[in-house]
Amino acid sequence: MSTTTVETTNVQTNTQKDYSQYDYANLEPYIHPPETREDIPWSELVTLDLEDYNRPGGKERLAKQLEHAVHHVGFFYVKNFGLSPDQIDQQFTLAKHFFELPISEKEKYEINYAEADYNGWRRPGRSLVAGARDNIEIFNIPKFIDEFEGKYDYPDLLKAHLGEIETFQRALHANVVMPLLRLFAIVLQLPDEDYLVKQHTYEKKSEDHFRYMIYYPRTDEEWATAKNGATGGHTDLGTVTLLFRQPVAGLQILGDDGNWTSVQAQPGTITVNLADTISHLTGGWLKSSVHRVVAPPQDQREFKRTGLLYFARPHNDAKLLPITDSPVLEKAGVKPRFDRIVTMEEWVKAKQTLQLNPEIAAKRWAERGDGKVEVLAGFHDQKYKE
Ligand SMILES: O=C(O)CCC(=O)C(=O)O
Ligand SMILES: [Fe+2]
Repeated sequence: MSTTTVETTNVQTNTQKDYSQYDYANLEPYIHPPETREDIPWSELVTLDLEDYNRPGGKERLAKQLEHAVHHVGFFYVKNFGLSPDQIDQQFTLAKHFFELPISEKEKYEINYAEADYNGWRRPGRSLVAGARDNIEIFNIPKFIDEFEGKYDYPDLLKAHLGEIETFQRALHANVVMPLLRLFAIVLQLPDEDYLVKQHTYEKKSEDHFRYMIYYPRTDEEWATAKNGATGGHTDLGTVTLLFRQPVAGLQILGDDGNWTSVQAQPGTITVNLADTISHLTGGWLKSSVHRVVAPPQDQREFKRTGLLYFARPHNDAKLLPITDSPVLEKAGVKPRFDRIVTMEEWVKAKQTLQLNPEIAAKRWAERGDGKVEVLAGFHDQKYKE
């Protein structure tokens, strides 16, 4: 691996405001950048209308619509999930203002990496990937449950809005994650529609988190050094990932045919992707989709790319074994993906360690030489090239 480092002057463009005078109630609203005019190959993804969920026969209709997407594609959109455009805009606004806080303020909330934790602030430029410093800054917010009470602190800006953040996060869990888990259960023909729901209750300890994320613009030279993001293919580690409308193109999905296509910003939708854990629980039958974020098209390169995401995960004590009473999985003859019983807690720690330390992962990949790295107990991740 190349050890060249590049200057990352673009990474932090703070205007150092005087936050003692800050009015936390009247924040200047976030404005999304305009969509690209370039003609790029977009992914064709189905959209689930969650309003249909409670109508007679709705769940069955939605499950039917999902069958192909969850087994072959791993990505789809949902709409009508019970959060207003104003509520969503407000979260983008909080993200914008959080990232504009001075570094001296944000670093008080820095992630405790030594514990393989990931809640809190992650500064940009932490890791060297493909010879270039990353351009990603993150703030991760855990579930609002007793287990985490007092463990994490927040800047005054977010403290003033924690109630809204909690409402938003709980709504995502209740209105999106729970219905999707029931739809997966229907697809899997499980006798208990709540089988997966019971492994994902909000009140029990799990590592779900809500994320504010920003990708800073890079110069063409910086993008070239970073191979335009082409080597960033990965699968997410949890159950499902929810991504709010992102007009700055860059997110790409690896199709069954080996081609990458780009995810388009559809108004009023959340993009959902299946992740590793739901794949482990189904012996790989539900597809944890490989995706990456590449350099935006030229007409969007100048914009910061602000993201709002929710990562849903099972309880820490969940055992990641294939579900036994699914006729679908039985017919497919799926096998466990680990060579011993692995819990969610172990899985999070193992995969998170690799994700937080791409240098360690790259070194392990290079040592093996077959493009794979063992994450845990005989389960391997693939390193994706161009
Ligand atoms: O920002 C995006 O479009 C996707 C980010 C992503 O893949 C991730 O954070 O795992
Ligand atoms: Fe991802």
